[in-house]
Amino acid sequence: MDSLPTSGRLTVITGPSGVGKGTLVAGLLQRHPALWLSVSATTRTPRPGEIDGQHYFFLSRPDFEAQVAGGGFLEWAEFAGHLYGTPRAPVEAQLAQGRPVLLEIELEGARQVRRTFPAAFQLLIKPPSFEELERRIRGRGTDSEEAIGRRLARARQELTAEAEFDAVLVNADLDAALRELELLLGFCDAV
Ligand SMILES: Nc1ncnc2c1ncn2[C@@H]1O[C@H](COP(=O)(O)OP(=O)(O)OP(=O)(O)O)[C@@H](O)[C@H]1O
Ligand SMILES: Nc1nc2c(ncn2[C@@H]2O[C@H](COP(=O)(O)O)[C@@H](O)[C@H]2O)c(=O)[nH]1
Repeated sequence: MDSLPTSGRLTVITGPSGVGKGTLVAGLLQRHPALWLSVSATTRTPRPGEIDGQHYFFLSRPDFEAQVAGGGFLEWAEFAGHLYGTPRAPVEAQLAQGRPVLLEIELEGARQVRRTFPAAFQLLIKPPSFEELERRIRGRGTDSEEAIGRRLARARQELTAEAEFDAVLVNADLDAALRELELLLGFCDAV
């Protein structure tokens, strides 16, 4: 592994559901284990294989709302009928220790982080086409037809926000996108 160029820096990775954020981030963490990925809280139910505390903290809506009221989230938003939020304390602790932190969140949350952490690096991941995005969401096989419809409708909105971001990456070929992601995050010897 190369040396860490982004110590203590906050990076926000946003993009439509199914574009491949999670896949890219998993590849990045495998190559650069010193990066720290925030585990979000959500009110949606776990997908098969998802583990509480590892993929998400799965909360009831009242418990999530209590955390909102107590200021426990760095940001939070409603997405496709469910609530999602970034627990504040662990992110602040990791940044204070000088560790580079990744948030993988949707657009409204990214906008909130832009206000509270203006120095954060904000990256938008785009699909090569809308048709390919739909193929990926369907191919994942995790969402109902209704959920797919909601996610695609939201994707259309999110893809209009390109100008708000520090960088935009098209996830067409996975290996090429991963290399580009490394370069954007400052892993200079990634190529
Ligand atoms: N470059 C790529 N080419 C083809 N398929 C891809 C590529 N990147 C990711 N995928 C596939 O697309 C699907 C969606 O990917 P993934 O779950 O990582 O998306 P996501 O953006 O994290 O979605 P969500 O925000 O809903 O969690 C997965 O089946 C994944 O294997
Ligand atoms: N604003 C936030 N968005 C989040 C957070 N954690 C995940 N997400 C985003 O939600 C959608 C849907 O995720 P899924 O796992 O149900 O497919 C996706 O865009 C995620 O990036 C969060 O803490 N805050």
